[in-house]
Amino acid sequence: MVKITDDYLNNKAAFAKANIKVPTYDAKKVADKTLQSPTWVHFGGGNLFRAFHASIANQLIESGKSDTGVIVAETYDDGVVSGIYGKYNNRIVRVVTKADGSQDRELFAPVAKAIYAGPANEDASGFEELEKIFENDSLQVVSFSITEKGYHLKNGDGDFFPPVANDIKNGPSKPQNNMSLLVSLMLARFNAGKKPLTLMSTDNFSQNGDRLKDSVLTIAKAWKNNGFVNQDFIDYLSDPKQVGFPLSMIDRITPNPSDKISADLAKDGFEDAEILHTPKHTNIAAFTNTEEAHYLVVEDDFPNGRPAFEEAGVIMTDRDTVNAADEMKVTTCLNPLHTALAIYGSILGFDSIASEMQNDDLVALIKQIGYIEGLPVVKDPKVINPKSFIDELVTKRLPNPYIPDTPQRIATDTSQKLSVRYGVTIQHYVDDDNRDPKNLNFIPLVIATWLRYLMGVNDKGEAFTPSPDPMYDELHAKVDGLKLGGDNDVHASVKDILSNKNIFSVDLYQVGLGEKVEAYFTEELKGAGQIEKVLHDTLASKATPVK
Ligand SMILES: NC(=O)c1ccc[n+]([C@@H]2O[C@H](COP(=O)([O-])OP(=O)(O)OC[C@H]3O[C@@H](n4cnc5c(N)ncnc54)[C@H](O)[C@@H]3O)[C@@H](O)[C@H]2O)c1
Ligand SMILES: O=P(O)(O)OC[C@@H](O)[C@@H](O)[C@H](O)[C@H](O)CO
Repeated sequence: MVKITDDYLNNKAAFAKANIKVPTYDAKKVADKTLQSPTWVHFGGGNLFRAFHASIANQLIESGKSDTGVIVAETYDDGVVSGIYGKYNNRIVRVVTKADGSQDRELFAPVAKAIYAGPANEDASGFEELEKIFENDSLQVVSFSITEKGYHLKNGDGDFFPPVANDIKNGPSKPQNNMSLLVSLMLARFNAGKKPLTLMSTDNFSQNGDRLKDSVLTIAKAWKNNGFVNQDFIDYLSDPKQVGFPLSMIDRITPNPSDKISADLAKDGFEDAEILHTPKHTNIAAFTNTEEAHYLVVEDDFPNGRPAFEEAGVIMTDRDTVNAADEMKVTTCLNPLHTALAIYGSILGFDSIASEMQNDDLVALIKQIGYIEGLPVVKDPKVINPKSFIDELVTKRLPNPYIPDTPQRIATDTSQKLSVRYGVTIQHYVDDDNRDPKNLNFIPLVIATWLRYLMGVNDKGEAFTPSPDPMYDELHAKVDGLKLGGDNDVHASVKDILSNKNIFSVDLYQVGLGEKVEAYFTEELKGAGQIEKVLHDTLASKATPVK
């Protein structure tokens, strides 16, 4: 048996018995150097970070390109820090699940420390520790994978969320919201001598760096209006030579830790295979499971220098290229297909993405969304060919039965993702004189099926548990009164949802799609089994052959 905290340098054989490759570097030395001269802080130490960013840091240390690792900061889920990083000496076992059923297992130890810096009025120690780190000359990059909702400051009515409003009123000393906490840390860096830095979002939405910059500046400007900071600080944050906000595209399907992989590891003698489900809904373990394919494309915008990311396979390029790569992945060629499978899979009772890929109609649906509706309006990023990207996704990645991904994971926070997943493509149809959004069929069908999903009733007519979503209760209340097979006033129930620009980034009625979505939804409400039937019939009548 081997524990993740065992001495891997002197006990390599025990790890080898569990088929786990170990680092050749001394984790303690790397941690000491990192804490002395920090270069990289990462906010949101969830599964993507553990599978992807940590692997980049690990490769750079292994290859001698860097002698420092990463400091993890958590502002949301204290369970992640105490239950995982603290418990397992900040180590990670990454399992790559390959299409032939084999697994590559590797121990990573580049994380020097994980710091919980939640609302500072509860316990300010983490915040103060991060302030010291941010004051350091050596700090080059702060990266983020904090989910889409981590950047949001306002609710659907355009009002600041209460913690943000409190932070704006109370100033930088005791931030509660994670974005205000970040601005407070930037203020510490500014006050320490206006030191340059890059804030790099690696979350799944278009122009993620711009969104991060917008949230940071919104807080900073509100503090200026309330007299807490001066114009110099706003100028510092706004000056690209001082603070970089690069765009990025990140792609690696990283499911929540799976019971199957946990059992495989335990069978091979790995003692720390249990999975933690935190009260805040993070599913995390000493191990993380991920796929083989991966892409990270980053705008090269690092005013204080950066780790040699390109040596670990990261594509470092210009802004337009990243923007095109990101739109290609997030709005057209991957995430819209994923979200369609998430909604359909949840309501049809699937528990794995790979099994959905055995269903001809679901495969046909995502091909229509990807190849027919999305691809024609996507800009070619050149560094990755969009058609080849969808081909690889549909023929290799999604059907891989060893990737333990579930529609329920991907359905998490759907309300926060629809504007990016479908809104951008709809907008391209609006903007192009030669196209008409009314000609879209399958994107509106998925939106209609999401309305059915919001009822919390599956295709058999039975209640099911939808995935966590910050808007679920509010949206569910609007469709809760609708009955399968009943005489429903669909328009009255859904008009506020379909016209909500916060959800879709467009008013679906204004672009001519609201009525179409309502019509599909009305058909789906006719009774049990209608989700499958409407999909099948729509494919039969509206699908375009895919070449
Ligand atoms: N998992 C993937 O396949 C994948 C691939 C590409 C990009 N991403 C991006 O990475 C994000 C995280 O994915 P993951 O697999 O690590 O998820 P995860 O659930 O494993 O971890 C989420 C992390 O974000 C933090 N977080 C959640 N809500 C927050 C909030 N409101 N404010 C601050 N921090 C918050 C959590 O504490 C946790 O550290 C995704 O939302 C997506 O934008 C994920
Ligand atoms: O991570 P989210 O929540 O934005 O979206 C869920 C999945 O579609 C996503 O995590 C994919 O697995 C990922 O985008 C693949 O690179």
